[in-house]
Amino acid sequence: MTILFNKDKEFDLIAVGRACIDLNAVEFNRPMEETITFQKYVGGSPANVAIGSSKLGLKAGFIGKIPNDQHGRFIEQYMSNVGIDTSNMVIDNDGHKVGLAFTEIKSPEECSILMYREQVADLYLEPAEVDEEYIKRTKILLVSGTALAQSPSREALLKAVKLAKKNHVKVIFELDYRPYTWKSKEETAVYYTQVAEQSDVVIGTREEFDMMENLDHEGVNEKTIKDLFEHSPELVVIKHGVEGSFAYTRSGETYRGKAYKTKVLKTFGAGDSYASAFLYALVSGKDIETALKYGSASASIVVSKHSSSDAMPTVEEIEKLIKGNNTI
Ligand SMILES: Nc1ncnc2c1ncn2[C@@H]1O[C@H](COP(=O)(O)OP(=O)(O)O)[C@@H](O)[C@H]1O
Ligand SMILES: O=C(O)C[C@@H](O)[C@H](O)C(=O)COP(=O)(O)O
Repeated sequence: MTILFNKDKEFDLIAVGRACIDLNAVEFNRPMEETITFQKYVGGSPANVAIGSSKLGLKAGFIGKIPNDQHGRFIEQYMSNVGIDTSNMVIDNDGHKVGLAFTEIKSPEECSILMYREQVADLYLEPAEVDEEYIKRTKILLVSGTALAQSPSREALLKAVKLAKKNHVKVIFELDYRPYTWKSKEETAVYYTQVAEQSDVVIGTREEFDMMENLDHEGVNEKTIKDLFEHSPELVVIKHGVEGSFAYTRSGETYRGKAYKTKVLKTFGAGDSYASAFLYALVSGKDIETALKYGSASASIVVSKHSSSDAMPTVEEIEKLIKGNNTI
């Protein structure tokens, strides 16, 4: 089964949300307390997905707010250099800062992220800075759940979703739950549910869907999809880490994507690389089963490398891995 996109739109994907900086431990296999050197990359989940999609050949754009400083300019230049349209990236002139994600790589299985997200520019995107004329030009609007954590970015995102629906743009909601900035589980569940119910495709890990459902135990996929299919979604993707992922369609099909064996360096970056290749495949007209393979293969490549954004693979690398059929 394939998902139909509006072919008349000029952009394949416009992502909305944060474009930040990842500082990844250079001396890995040790705790952050003992890490002296960090390498800088562009980061932020929706920026990573835009970068991954652009590297795969999609025409991508970005809506988000970046600081008016060296970090903001670094992000804009990097994204522009990989082919992303940055015309709707807004410069913050109120002194807000870039979000930083320090990553700790203790072992391939034990990684953590320490985020500095106080007063970050991305959460100050105003609804007035979201332009309908831009949104109507894309097949996909990719929205990240973290942008819902605080006003005015929350309202900017809700406006973007509304405009996408009005203009027949598919809304893809990447739950992308990060504990930072959210005030309570109840608040998270309210906004996550609101946007998920309006989206065409919802992608997240089982744990993220548990946040959306405000559960204090692991939820059941069948219950999650039953609830969502009473609203707008036509496709729901639930990821289960190294155990792979499931795609459920409103018409009742279930597909399973298996993870590919690899030499894991770190676990982060899996979700963003998965989303970019999964969406690349869907928008290129491939069926859902094939799209799951693209997502899983892309994730397996990125977890074997040092960064999330710079390590995003090419179509050739992904297809070679799929051909090898070395699944877990
Ligand atoms: N250790 C691993 N080795 C190979 N592939 C992996 C590994 N961990 C995750 N993946 C792939 O990445 C996908 C997304 O990973 P997951 O951990 O569920 O998402 P997130 O990074 O958003 O938490 C999985 O469905 C799987 O295909
Ligand atoms: O999203 C962030 O702000 C941090 C990311 O840039 C970081 O690379 C990361 O956590 C990737 O996460 P994942 O792809 O969801 O595993």
